[in-house]
Amino acid sequence: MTSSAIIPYPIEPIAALPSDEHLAAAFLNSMAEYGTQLHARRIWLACSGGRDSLALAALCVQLYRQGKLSLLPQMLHVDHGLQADSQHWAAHVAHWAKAQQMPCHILPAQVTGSDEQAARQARYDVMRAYMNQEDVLLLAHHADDQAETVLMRLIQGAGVSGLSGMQPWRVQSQGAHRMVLWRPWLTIRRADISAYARRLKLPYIDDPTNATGDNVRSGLRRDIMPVLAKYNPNVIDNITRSAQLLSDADTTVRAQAAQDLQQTTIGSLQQPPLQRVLNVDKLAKLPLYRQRQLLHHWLGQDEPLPPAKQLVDDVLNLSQRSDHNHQTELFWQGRKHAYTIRRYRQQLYRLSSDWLAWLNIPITAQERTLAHIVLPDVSSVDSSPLSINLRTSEDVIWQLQVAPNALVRLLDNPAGEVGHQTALKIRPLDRQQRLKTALSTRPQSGKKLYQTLGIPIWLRESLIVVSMTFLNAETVENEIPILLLSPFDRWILSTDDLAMRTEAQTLAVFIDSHLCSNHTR
Ligand SMILES: Nc1ncnc2c1ncn2[C@@H]1O[C@H](COP(=O)(O)OP(=O)(O)OP(=O)(O)O)[C@@H](O)[C@H]1O
Repeated sequence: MTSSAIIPYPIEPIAALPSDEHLAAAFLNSMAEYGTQLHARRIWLACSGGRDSLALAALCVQLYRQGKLSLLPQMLHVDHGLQADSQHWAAHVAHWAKAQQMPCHILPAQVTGSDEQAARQARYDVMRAYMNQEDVLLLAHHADDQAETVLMRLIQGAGVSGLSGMQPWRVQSQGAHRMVLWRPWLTIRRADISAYARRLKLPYIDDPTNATGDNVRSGLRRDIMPVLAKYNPNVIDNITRSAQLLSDADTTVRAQAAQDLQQTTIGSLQQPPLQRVLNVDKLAKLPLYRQRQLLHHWLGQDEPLPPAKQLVDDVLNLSQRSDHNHQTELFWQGRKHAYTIRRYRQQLYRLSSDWLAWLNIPITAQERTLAHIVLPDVSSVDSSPLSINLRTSEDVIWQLQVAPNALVRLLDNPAGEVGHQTALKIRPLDRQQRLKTALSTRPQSGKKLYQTLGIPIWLRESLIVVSMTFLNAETVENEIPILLLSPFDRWILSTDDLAMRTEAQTLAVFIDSHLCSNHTR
């Protein structure tokens, strides 16, 4: 087995040596391009100790000493602990940084799994955790890396976004924590970096698996690139240029899809990713290629990786069906969540599995006197709303809120008395129960209401009837339904009791329900 070795140059300060104009220009141009975003942000440099990232660190030291960089980035080296010598490499990097008077932090990482992807993931996690929110991380990726990335994605069948390769400036978030990846050298050839490293006699760590490893990337580097170069010696620069062109195209496509999404989405785009809904009629009006792009983006919202093309095609088919079969379910296991895609009437739903599990939690009937929202002093500014939990899980709470003052405005009674007399009854809608919405002329059974109100099958156990009831009633009808609620909608109900109709409808206005979710976006 081959192992890494340090190129045997002594560790010496490099600040006074001549820098490389080409490499410096690429760095400074990129710095100018992202100048606004870089303003007042702390910059770190990810250094493996390998040739490329050590060369980038060296260039930063030189530009800083020349006064072209106002602050010297701090170096971060992650010790994956995967190789016997890794501590030795970490010490070497720290030693080199010290000789350049460059701050350096060695971060140990726990890698679960043995592949390159697991190491990369652990590396980013540990660096992100060490950095502050919105800090910038400099990476030494270059044009040859970019060409390999694009080729790798091409043979995996990527779309415009994947084929645009690595981005020079990319916000990366994990939960609420965000950092920016900055790659100023994406147009620089590996050979130029090597020449610079040789000129400076940089004692970098040479990892032979970069060239001989048996993963796809090193295979492409070793076997394919030289063959392609025979057909066109500029292959690396050309692939890099294609990636840039595709990156612009990707931005255009995304902007179009975002606009289409805004116009076809039902409900808020801002809500947590529990349920996302599309209007099928509006979708169908778009040209087919925009429908596909839109579905690609709609499905992939809240996820780091896009859905497979097959799924997009299947969802498109589902949207085009003209029968009344509402049973079809499509599944997608995203990176963060699993989803079910369903259609009900002219709407497409993307339902997260957590959401579907939540919808299965039974709702228990309850009764609450309104006393405490009118007592002790209803006019006091800090009377808080009465909150009633309707359905609760670890992630999602559905809550009913009755605004203060509700009753006082309603009934011409002293506040305290009203509160003691009046209660809210909350129950799941019974299929046989007959209710009249404010808009309909006749009462309808619960079963019929599903149809009239267009409630999809999976939401039917989540309909709640809120009634007003009088605890000491003698003459009036003792339970007046005032509101029908689903997690996303509310319908004011109407009563035949003329005396109570206005009061009931006014009380309904003061009652609202909402979902609180700590589901990560
Ligand atoms: N152990 C590490 N600690 C800190 N940063 C790293 C580490 N490994 C890689 N990086 C950063 O990620 C970039 C890309 O990683 P990649 O594995 O392609 O590079 P490498 O071949 O290991 O090293 P180099 O790019 O330094 O020659 C590096 O240029 C470097 O900026």
